[in-house]
Amino acid sequence: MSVESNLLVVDAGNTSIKFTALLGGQVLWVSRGDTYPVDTDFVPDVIYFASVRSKELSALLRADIQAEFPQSQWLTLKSQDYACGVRNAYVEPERLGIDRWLGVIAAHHLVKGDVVIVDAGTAIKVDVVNQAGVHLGGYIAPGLAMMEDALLSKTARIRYEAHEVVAGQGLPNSTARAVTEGCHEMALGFLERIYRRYSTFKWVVTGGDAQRLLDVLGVALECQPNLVALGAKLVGDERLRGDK
Ligand SMILES: Nc1ncnc2c1ncn2[C@@H]1O[C@H](COP(=O)(O)OP(=O)(O)O)[C@@H](O)[C@H]1O
Ligand SMILES: CC(C)(COP(=O)(O)O)[C@@H](O)C(=O)NCCC(=O)O
Ligand SMILES: [K+]
Repeated sequence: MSVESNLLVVDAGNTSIKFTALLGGQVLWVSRGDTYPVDTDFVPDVIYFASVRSKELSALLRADIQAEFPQSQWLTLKSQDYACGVRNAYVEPERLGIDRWLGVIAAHHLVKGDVVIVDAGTAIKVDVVNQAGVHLGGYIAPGLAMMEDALLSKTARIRYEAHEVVAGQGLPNSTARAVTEGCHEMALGFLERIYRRYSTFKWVVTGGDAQRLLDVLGVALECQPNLVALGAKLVGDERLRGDK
């Protein structure tokens, strides 16, 4: 792929799909939704596809995108034991979520040191990779919406309207605040425990809930909203070079 090719990265998470258009490694635009954006005349030369959805849903999404761009070269990215200078910690490397794998690789190349990656999405993922590019492993915990949904779906009386979710002072004094702030505290407690063990590492955060969650963490961290897409470019470009 030439440096000046139009690249589309499709990052299909369990909540939303992120479509990222790149030219020469620069991000032109990002669209988050369930279908490819209609308000663009961008035609990708190459498409890198990274999906954590089921095989069936991923195949349907692939068919939709390839129908839109039949001429584009297609690469489905999978987690591997080694890529772009990074060694996967998993005993079964292919079972590591591709979003985690790409985030780890991008963070290793961006930070060039010991780094903790927090990806706050449907689930909250934390991965640790050292400056030598060795992925040490990581955690998966429920995302904020998932925690709230669990409380709503498993109880009879935890019910509240969106307008009741307000920022308050002191301990929560409503169902809405008790739930939303309780879930925040759960996630922050999880992250603070990890920070106590890895406070000397650089912290890089991404994912739809990163801003909402991490502003209050009080940790020096680097926000990288396009981390997974950047990792996809590194891995996909290496694969295409290797296929030459
Ligand atoms: N436009 C949006 N659409 C969906 N979720 C969004 C949006 N903006 C922010 N979010 C937040 O991001 C979360 C999803 O984050 P994301 O990283 O896209 O998840 P995933 O990669 O698991 O699909 C949602 O739970 C929501 O709180
Ligand atoms: C943990 C995840 C579901 C997170 O996906 P997301 O929150 O982006 O929807 C995904 O990384 C995944 O399917 N992982 C496979 C299991 C593992 O990583 O061990
Ligand atoms: K994700």
